[in-house]
Amino acid sequence: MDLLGAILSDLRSALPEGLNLDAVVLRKAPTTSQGDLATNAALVAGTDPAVLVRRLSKDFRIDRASAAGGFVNLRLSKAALDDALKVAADMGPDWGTAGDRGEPVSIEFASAYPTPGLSASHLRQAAFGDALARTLEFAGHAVTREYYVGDGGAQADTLARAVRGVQEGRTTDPALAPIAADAPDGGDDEDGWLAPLRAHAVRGAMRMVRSELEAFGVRMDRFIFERALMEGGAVAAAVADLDAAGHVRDGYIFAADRFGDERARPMRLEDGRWTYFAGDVAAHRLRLEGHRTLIDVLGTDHAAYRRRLTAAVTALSGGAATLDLRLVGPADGPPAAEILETLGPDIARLALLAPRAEVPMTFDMAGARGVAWGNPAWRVLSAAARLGEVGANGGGAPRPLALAIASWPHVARCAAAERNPRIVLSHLLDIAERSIAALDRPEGLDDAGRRAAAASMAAGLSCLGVRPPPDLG
Ligand SMILES: NC(=[NH2+])NCCC[C@H](N)C(=O)O
Repeated sequence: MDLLGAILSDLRSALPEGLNLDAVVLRKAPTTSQGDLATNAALVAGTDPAVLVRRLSKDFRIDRASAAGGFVNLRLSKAALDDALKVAADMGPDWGTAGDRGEPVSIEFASAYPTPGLSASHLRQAAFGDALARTLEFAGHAVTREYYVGDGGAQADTLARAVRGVQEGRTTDPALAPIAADAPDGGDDEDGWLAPLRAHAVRGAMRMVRSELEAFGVRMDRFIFERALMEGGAVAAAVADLDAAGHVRDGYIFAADRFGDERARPMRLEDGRWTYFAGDVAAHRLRLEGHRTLIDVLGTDHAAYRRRLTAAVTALSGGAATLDLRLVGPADGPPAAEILETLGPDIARLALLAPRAEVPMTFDMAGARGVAWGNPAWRVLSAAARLGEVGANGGGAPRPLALAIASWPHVARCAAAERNPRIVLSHLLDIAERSIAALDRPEGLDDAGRRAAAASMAAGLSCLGVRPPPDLG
């Protein structure tokens, strides 16, 4: 039951046809003094707000509509709010889910090079990617979580050489010690030892990465290995596909410039080896089997890579598929293992998701553990815990809280459509604040209101991959 979504589609249908209405929004007003909701529909459509006001005034879900400049403010009817709260309380953590009606999505995230353990930055990408995946699932999409293992190039050789150093006692590295311990010997000749040691080191490193992802609550559906694509013929097949479609020059140069990139991109080096980009072309081609919607969550250091990847997906799919690149800024902080050990996965997720995704962050371990209103993890989790306590008090949900609860299905839909899980976190902070205000009144919050708020909280936490406190329902 998406109350705001339903009102919004009525609004859209009241506007003149043939306009681009993508920018039309219906949002919860920051305070309820001017109405509960506000829309820019008349502004976007360039129509007289009075027309919308007249139409909305006839809607049984709306008590009052008024124009404010070009904006229109609305006040919901008590019956509509009560109804939404009842459904929320009944649905619990499923409040706001959509049945499966979205297209399947393939999302790649957290794809660190094989390395013994993730960095804070990759953990941040994991928090963002997995929360986005869950938010899309909540909105009805089937989601495939993908990890691209860059084991085909120089980094994997470097890893193997580092392990060799530990193996021979030339260096020490506690992170590599367990990998070196059972590494194959392979003899003295690098041509003999490099390949088997590399394979061993990649396996060992990926075991560590997997177990950290698991501890974080991330379950990948598929690991795509660059080397396997290159050596197993998938890269050659992808290049042949592009060639057959007429997008390859001189046998190995992809005409990315035809698809909005600044220049053509080589897929093969002088010495005959495939380029890093060629591996990615094959990986995206694989992901296009069964998906027309691809999302890559990459570090902001990949910004320059955007055009050529997008060009490849357009060319491979004949324009039928889209690639959405979401860039996540670096996190300066201790390794993922230390963050997870100190904070646990739930607080770590909330702390990593709090800053805007593209902005670099300094991970503040002490701040994430702090009991402070300014700590989003504490604010959300402590409010969630309080909502789990059954009280015998009798006050109904105050209007701002009722409104936040009723808006959740629409907020969840917007977060999925905008591919921004931080919208969910903002909503949870809002629910937390308004719930605490309601519970702190002398009359407290009655059980129906408490259950509806708890439902909203539990549903939002599930989108972020944060486990609810035990009693939240
Ligand atoms: N399909 C891709 N190229 N994914 C990005 C890989 C990111 C790279 N391995 C890193 O650690 O930064």
